[in-house]
Amino acid sequence: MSPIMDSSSSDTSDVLDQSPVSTNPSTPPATSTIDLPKLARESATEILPVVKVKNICCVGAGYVGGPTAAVIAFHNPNIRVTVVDKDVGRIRKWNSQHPPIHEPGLNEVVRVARDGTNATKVFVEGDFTVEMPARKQNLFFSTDVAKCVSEADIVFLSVNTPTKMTGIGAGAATNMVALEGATRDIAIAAKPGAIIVEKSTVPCRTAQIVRDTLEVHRPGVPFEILSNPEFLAEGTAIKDLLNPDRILIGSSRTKAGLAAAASLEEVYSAWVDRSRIVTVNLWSSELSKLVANAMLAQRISSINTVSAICEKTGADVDEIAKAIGRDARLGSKFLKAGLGFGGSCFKKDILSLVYLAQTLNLEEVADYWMQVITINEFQRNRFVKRVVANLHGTLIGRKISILGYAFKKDTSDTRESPAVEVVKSLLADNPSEIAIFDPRCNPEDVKDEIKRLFATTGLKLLKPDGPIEVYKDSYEACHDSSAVLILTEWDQFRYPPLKEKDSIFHKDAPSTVAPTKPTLGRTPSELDILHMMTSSRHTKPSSPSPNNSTPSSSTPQTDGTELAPPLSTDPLNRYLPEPGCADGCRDCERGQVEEVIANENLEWERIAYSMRKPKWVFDGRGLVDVEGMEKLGFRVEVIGKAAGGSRSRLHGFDADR
Ligand SMILES: NC(=O)c1ccc[n+]([C@@H]2O[C@H](COP(=O)([O-])OP(=O)(O)OC[C@H]3O[C@@H](n4cnc5c(N)ncnc54)[C@H](O)[C@@H]3O)[C@@H](O)[C@H]2O)c1
Ligand SMILES: O=c1ccn([C@@H]2O[C@H](COP(=O)(O)OP(=O)(O)O[C@H]3O[C@H](CO)[C@@H](O)[C@H](O)[C@H]3O)[C@@H](O)[C@H]2O)c(=O)[nH]1
Repeated sequence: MSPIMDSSSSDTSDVLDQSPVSTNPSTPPATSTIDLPKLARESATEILPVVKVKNICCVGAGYVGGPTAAVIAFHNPNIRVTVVDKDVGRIRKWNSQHPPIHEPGLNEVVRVARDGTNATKVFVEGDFTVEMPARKQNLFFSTDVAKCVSEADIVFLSVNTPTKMTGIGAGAATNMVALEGATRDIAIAAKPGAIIVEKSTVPCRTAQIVRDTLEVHRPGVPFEILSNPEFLAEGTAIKDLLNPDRILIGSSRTKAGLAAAASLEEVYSAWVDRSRIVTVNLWSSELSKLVANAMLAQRISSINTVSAICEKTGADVDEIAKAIGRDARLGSKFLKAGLGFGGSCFKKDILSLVYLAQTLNLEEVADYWMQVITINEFQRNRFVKRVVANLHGTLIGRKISILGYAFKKDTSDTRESPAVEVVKSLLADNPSEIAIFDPRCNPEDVKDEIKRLFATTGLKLLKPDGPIEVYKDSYEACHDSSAVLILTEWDQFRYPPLKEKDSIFHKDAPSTVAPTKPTLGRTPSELDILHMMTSSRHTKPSSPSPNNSTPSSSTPQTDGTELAPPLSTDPLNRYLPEPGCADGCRDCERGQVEEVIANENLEWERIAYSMRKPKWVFDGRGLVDVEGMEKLGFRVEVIGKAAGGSRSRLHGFDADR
């Protein structure tokens, strides 16, 4: 029986007050000062038993659907989780050795849940032998949308909701085509009583559209709709999903709505403490997501306005961020000045908020939020102007190198990347070459994207016809260059370099659920095991791994040196074999040596050696120490620091004025 399919499931009388949630879009839902989370749990469990969810289907196998489903499956071994997508290529990748997106920790989580594991015994140094049971696979990827939806107790809607580009509301409103299409497919296939969860970011009151669509296709069939927006950030998706600040669940305030919310809460409570699960009404939940993104982006624009002041006064934006971030009311996060925010979310979600305000005739509110985007564009333009001004106003005959093409570190996502806009602006000044390197973006994918982005212009921009070349080697990209531009905050580009990063499955931050057993007890949690697997310092495998695919010996390099062998990916011999890849898989072609190179810190000394004088570095992400770099022979300009590097401090010279 599905979670709300008992005798009272069709009872929609309001358990909190006598005013049911309005179905009229122009009437706001009733507000309440009642402790909704508490009541939701109590009422739901009193009136409708929360039936154990056995089958979840996630529609949309993208940056959100894939990782979210993987973590739900990882922590709920008894729930069958299937991610469906109509994009055959994407599903094929999820079923291969290379998930279609790069996220630290994703492969480990996917391998455990998608492939299942061996039972293993391991000796933990200084402790004892831990026995780890085998587990069956419970994460699946499929293109059979109708079949997988029809079997699910809970269906997540995790499809794309970009900005509408034509027609009424173009450039601001949300394009609902994918969401509507997926909702229609779900409406036709879902079993009666299924819970439909909006995971996608949607305009406020979208649940009403979902409800109407269900009613059109399946009149009279009971379905409950929840809003459960996702707050993960790319590059830290797995860390964020494993340790969420909060899980937000919006539901209608009926018995059935509250029971559905409680069913979803059960799924999350496998690893998230219930105190972190916030339940609100549907419209608050939908709107909270837009507001959270708008306010995060607003902080970035705020600090970026300060960076412009710093460059002209000699104040240092990082010092200011440090100083103000100590104020507990302000907090230290999202105060890193840079090239401005990119990515598929911030701009489109602010635009969605702006559009909402406009449609509500709140022009001042719309203008206020629009300014966050205006400042973002101002910041990017300022940076390019600074580059061109320092190169005496012309790029003709010069090679300009770009380090970082992804919109932020630790992801290969290039959607709305600041780098794309910078490249467009640089092109206008006719450099002889724009050389692009990103440690995680496959050069062929970047080239494909550039072709697509400029397709309408008819211009051939890629070498040999045009000035753009994409490199898989950072040193080649910077060779003979007049200026290196750091556009993505990859740690690999820092100077001085960072020390080693911690495992994201670190045992000190294993889960938000209070541990009921010792962290390394005889029945360790899945997270304990992943921590052990990813930190070989703590573990010693009981026997050599038959399935370990990483090379065990060092790799000879063309310059005669040897790369150290990569750390074993399966020190506990737990993984089962991965599925094979299709012929011509680009990621296989990239190979393991390139994987090692992608993780290596840049040797700035080597770059200095091969650049053209005066060896300009324009740091758009505040990653390098100016004086240290100057000692290597570079001339450095950093966002938010006085123009002219340490020269300005010595001579009062300001190149930007
Ligand atoms: N990317 C993020 O970091 C992030 C974080 C939080 C929330 N969100 C929100 O989550 C949603 C999804 O974002 P994303 O980045 O994962 O998008 P995405 O484009 O990476 O993935 C969406 C997937 O949905 C598939 N799809 C579309 N219509 C379909 C249908 N009818 N049936 C089956 N599959 C269909 C597409 O083929 C695509 O693979 C958006 O609303 C976004 O705003 C994104
Ligand atoms: O102090 C900062 C922090 C971020 N950025 C930039 O801002 C952009 C967005 O970064 P981030 O928010 O970390 O990544 P997203 O994946 O876009 O995540 C945002 O958008 C998601 C999609 O809605 C939300 O789920 C997340 O909570 C929200 O952080 C990137 O270009 C960053 O380089 C800065 O310039 N300075």
